[in-house]
Amino acid sequence: MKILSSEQIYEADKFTIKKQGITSDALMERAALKIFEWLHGRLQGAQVKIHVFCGIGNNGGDGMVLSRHLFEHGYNFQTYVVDFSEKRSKDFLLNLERLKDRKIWPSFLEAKSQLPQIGMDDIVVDAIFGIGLNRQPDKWVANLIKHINTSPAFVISVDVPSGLPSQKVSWKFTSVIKANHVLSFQVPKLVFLLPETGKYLDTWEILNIDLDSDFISGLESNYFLTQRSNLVSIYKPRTKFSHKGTYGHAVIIGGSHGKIGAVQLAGRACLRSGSGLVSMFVPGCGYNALQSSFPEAMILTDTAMDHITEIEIPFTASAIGIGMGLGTFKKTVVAFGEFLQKAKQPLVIDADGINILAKHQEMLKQLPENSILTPHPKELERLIGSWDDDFDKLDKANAFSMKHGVILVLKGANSLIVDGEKGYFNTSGNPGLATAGSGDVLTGIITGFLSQGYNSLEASIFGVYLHGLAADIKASEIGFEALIASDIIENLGKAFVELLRPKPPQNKKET
Ligand SMILES: NC(=O)C1=CN([C@@H]2O[C@H](COP(=O)(O)OP(=O)(O)OC[C@H]3O[C@@H](n4cnc5c(N)ncnc54)[C@H](O)[C@@H]3O)[C@@H](O)[C@H]2O)[C@@H](O)CC1
Ligand SMILES: [K+]
Repeated sequence: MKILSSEQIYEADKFTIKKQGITSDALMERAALKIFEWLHGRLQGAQVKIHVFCGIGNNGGDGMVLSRHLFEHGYNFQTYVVDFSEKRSKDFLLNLERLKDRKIWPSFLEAKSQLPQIGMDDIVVDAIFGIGLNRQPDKWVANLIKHINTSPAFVISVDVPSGLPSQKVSWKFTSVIKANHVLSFQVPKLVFLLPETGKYLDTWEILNIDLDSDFISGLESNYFLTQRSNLVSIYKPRTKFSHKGTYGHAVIIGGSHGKIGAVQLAGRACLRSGSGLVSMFVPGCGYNALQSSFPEAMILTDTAMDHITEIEIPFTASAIGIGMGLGTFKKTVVAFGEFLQKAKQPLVIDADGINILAKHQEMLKQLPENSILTPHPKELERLIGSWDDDFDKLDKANAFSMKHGVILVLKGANSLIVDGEKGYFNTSGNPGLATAGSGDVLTGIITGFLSQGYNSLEASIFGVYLHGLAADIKASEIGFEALIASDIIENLGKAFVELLRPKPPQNKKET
C-alpha cells in the first residue's frame, strides 16, 4: 500500500470529487460516516459519554458530521468547537448548521473557557486538527490537548492525532494528542510508522473512503506498507519435481567462543525458511555443539578454535549470511575483508559484520551489489552516522543504500527496508521481538529466501514479514515477555501456512 504526502491526499480528494461528480461535503459525509460506523459497531448504542472535540477545518467538519450521526442514533455525546481561528472551512460551517438545525448546540471553547471534565469511562473523539496542521497550536489549544492527554478516557483520533504534523516540518511539535487509536482515511501516514512520531499513537487503522484508485495508482510514492497480498504475490511455490538442490545450499558464517548459539539460530532459521541445504562455518569451538544439536546442518570449521581467522567455503554457496557472533578480533577483521574481496553473490550481513564495515568503511566498496545489511538502530548509527530526526534518518539511510548499492533492513517496530530508491515498511511483529537472538533468526530467514532464488529486495521484504508473523503467532499464545528467538524459528511453518491460507472474499461494505 502506498504512503502518500498530504499534498497528494488533497489532490486525490479533489480528483475523486470531480470524477465521481460529488460535492466535497458528500466526501466528508462518507468519511465521517465511516468513523461513525466504526464506533457504532463497537458501542452498539451503549450510553458511554462521548466527547467530540472539533477544530474549524475539515477535520473538525468530520467531527460535526459524526456528532449528527451520534445524535440520530441516540448516543450520549457532547460536541465542542475548539475555536482557534475565524477561518472556518465551508464544509465545517455547513455541518455546524446541520447540527444546529437539529437543535444541537456545540459548546464553543476559547482561550478563557473552562475545560470540560472527562471521566474515566468516557470516550474522546479528537477531530481538532487533521493533515492541515501547519504550525504549533496556540497556547490554550495546547492546554486543551494536555487536558485530554491527562484524562483517563480512551482517545480516538480522526485521521491523525491532533498536533502531529503528517510530514517533516521545520517547527518543533510538542503539543500532540496521545491517541489510543487512530482512524485514518484511505492511506497510512508516514508519521505513524516512525519511532519519534509513532509514539503518539498506540494503534491505527485505515478507513477506505473510496478515493479514486486509478488516480492513487498513478501517484509517485517513495514509501510503501507491506501487506499480506504483497507477500503472496512474490511467494515462489515449491514445485512437484523439485529436490533439495532446487532450493539452494546456504552458508551461515559467524560465531566465536561463547557465541556459537547465534550461528545456530541463524542456521536453523535459514533451513526452516526453505533453504534446501545449510552449512555453517564456525571456529573450531563450535563444532561439537552444532554437530550434536543441529543434525540437519553440515559444519565447516576454521583452523582457529576461538574465533574466525580465515574463511574458506569449498563449494559455491547459493546464499551466504555472515556476522552473527563473529566478534571484531584483528584476525577476524582481516578474514572478513579478504572474504569480501572473493565474494561474488549478494551477502546478508548482520551484527559484527556491520560493526566491522562501520569501522572499516573502505570495505564497503567490496560489497557485492544488492547485499543486505540488517542493522539495529545502534549499528545503523555506526554505519551512517547520527541523524537529526527520523526523516533525516530515512534520507541518510536511502543515500547510503544508493551509494553502496545495498539494501538496508532497519530493524525496529515497523522495520523498514530501503533499496536506495524506495522504502517498504513492515506491518507484522510485536515488542516480544526485542529479545536475544531475534536478529540472528532474521538474518537466517533472509539468507534462506535468497538461497531459494528470491532477489535481495524480495528476500528482505518476505523475510522481515515472516519473522514478525511467526512472532505474532507465538505471542498470541504466550505473550510478549516469554517470547524467545527459538520460538520464532519454531513458528515459521505456521507463519507460512497463515500467510498462504486463502482468505474469504472481503465484504465490500467493510472498511
Ligand atoms: N481525502 C481525505 O482524506 C478527506 C479528508 N477529510 C478531512 O480533512 C482534514 C484536512 O482538513 P483541512 O485541510 O481543513 O485541515 P485541518 O482540519 O487539519 O486544519 C484546519 C485548518 O486550520 C489551520 N491551521 C493549521 N494549523 C493551525 C494551528 N496550529 N492553529 C490554528 N490554525 C491552524 C489551517 O489553515 C487548516 O486549514 C483531514 O485530516 C480529514 O480529517 C475529510 O473530511 C474528507 C476526505
Ligand atoms: K485529529
